[in-house]
Amino acid sequence: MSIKLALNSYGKNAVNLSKIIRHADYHEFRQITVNISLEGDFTTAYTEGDNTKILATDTQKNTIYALAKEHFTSSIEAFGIYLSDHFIANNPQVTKVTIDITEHGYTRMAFDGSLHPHAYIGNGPDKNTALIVQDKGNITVRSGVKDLLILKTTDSGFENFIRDEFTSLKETADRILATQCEASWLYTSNGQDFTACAAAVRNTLLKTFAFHNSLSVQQTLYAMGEAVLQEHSMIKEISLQMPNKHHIPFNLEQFGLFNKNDIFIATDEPYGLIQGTITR
Ligand SMILES: O=c1[nH]c(=O)c2[nH]c(=O)[nH]c2[nH]1
Repeated sequence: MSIKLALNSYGKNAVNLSKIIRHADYHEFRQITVNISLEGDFTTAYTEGDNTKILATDTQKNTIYALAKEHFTSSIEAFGIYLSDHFIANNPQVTKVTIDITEHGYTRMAFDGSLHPHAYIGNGPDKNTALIVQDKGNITVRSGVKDLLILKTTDSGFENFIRDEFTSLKETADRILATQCEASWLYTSNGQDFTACAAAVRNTLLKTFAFHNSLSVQQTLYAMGEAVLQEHSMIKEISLQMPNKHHIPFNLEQFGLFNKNDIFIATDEPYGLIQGTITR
């Protein structure tokens, strides 16, 4: 029996970088986390300890900071593409680069209708993401959003599901629907205004969630993906992950009180996880 190395990759995770762009009358602030991973001709590094083709992960990290000085000026997607081009162009032993960027958004504070020149407030839990994969001359860009915490207090039910000997869940036509949505989408081409596109997709996701009369998380997930494909012709496919953040009616009868569907126990675990990809 011969034993050999199969799939392998290496790189640096959690490269946390922030940047100030100083304009004459205000400062721009950006903060990102970059994960980089390389694949290629690295077998002997694993099997023989031969590091001659290894671009140290420390060097990868340094390269990200150094290139950010001149080249992180617009979208996280554009910076990711620049980084992946750099690693491919300078390392013939590398056949595939994956750059995964999460932006921690900040917005300038506003007082009396005017923006403060250099004070920012964090945007909240949701973050924009970009995943760039460059492989044999092919580059794919996925933009996304994660930790989008959304909730509605009605217009959601869950009925007509299987009842077997282990079913205890009650049917409901009126429940809280809450999720921490993660979405990522693929473009038909890479010449987009990525930042504007991400903002527009986020808005479509929120609007569809809010106005949808939900029979299940599954149905709402599909409706959200379908609306993104209908409203944004530059997107060819979207994947959504929607954990069901359960709010379960609390038993008040034990205290002689009636729960008018208004007191719940919010549970973190276990949670339902609903996932789907919607494509053209
Ligand atoms: O929208 C839902 N989908 C399910 O598949 C499911 N399962 C469950 O227990 N509650 C829910 N809710």
